[in-house]
Amino acid sequence: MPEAGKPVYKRILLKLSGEALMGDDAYGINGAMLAGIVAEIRSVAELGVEIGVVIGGGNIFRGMAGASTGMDRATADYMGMLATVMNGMALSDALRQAGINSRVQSALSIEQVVEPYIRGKAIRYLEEGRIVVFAGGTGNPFFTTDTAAALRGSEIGAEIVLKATKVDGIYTADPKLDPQATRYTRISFDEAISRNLRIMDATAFALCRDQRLPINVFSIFKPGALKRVVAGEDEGTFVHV
Ligand SMILES: Nc1ncnc2c1ncn2[C@@H]1O[C@H](COP(=O)(O)OP(=O)(O)OP(=O)(O)O)[C@@H](O)[C@H]1O
Ligand SMILES: O=c1ccn([C@@H]2O[C@H](COP(=O)(O)O)[C@@H](O)[C@H]2O)c(=O)[nH]1
Repeated sequence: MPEAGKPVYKRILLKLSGEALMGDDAYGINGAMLAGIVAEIRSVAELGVEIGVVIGGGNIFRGMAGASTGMDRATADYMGMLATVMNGMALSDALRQAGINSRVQSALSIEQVVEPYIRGKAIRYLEEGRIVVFAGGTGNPFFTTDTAAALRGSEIGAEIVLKATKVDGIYTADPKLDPQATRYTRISFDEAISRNLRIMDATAFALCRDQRLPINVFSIFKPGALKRVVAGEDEGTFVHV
């Protein structure tokens, strides 16, 4: 039984929705939303939890959207990855303004702007108590930042991937399209994959399953939810082997 309010994880990989950064805006980064996310991250960093963050790009550009207008898919995906670099820089700057030490590492090489991803260095930063923001997704087209979260989470030895998104867990169907959908408290990887639940792509689910790395999906809009997940409380949906 976890002690109330105490973290049950020493190192986590937080996947932050790019689209959530828009807040109520139609596009881009909403300052108030970003400040709110920083406050949530701070509440967990203060507990001594080591935090790696993978950030999405859906508030700026998604490869699929570009491809649907006739753009070459790989080109569009690289644009999406660049969008995640901008989000990563904005998050790191907001953390700095709040007095929290962070580093951005990018899977795409843009060395004038951010450090390249170097696993050993990232782990050292985490051990030093810095937050590491992993930008640029996996660095490869045809993937998503959910898969990047599964990948980086596995590489840094995180004990769990926390997907902070716009819905409060995994439902039997997309709750934005089906009002009858009901939320799972817990679900196995095999069931999530076989039911084709589109909250995350199957590649991300499969990698976490194979690495025995659990996932907790929760709402980034719910104050205190991140801290409750880290304290091992029931929040959102827990995905297990
Ligand atoms: N079975 C499901 N349960 C819950 N949400 C689902 C399900 N199927 C689809 N969704 C949708 O998935 C969305 C979250 O995934 P999406 O890829 O859009 O966002 P994200 O990964 O949080 O953000 P971004 O891609 O911008 O980084 C939810 O807003 C929800 O509408
Ligand atoms: O490894 C990756 C990660 C992302 N992309 C592209 O970036 C956008 C934004 O990422 P989201 O996961 O949708 O937030 C995505 O739509 C892809 O186009 C990628 O190619 N490879």
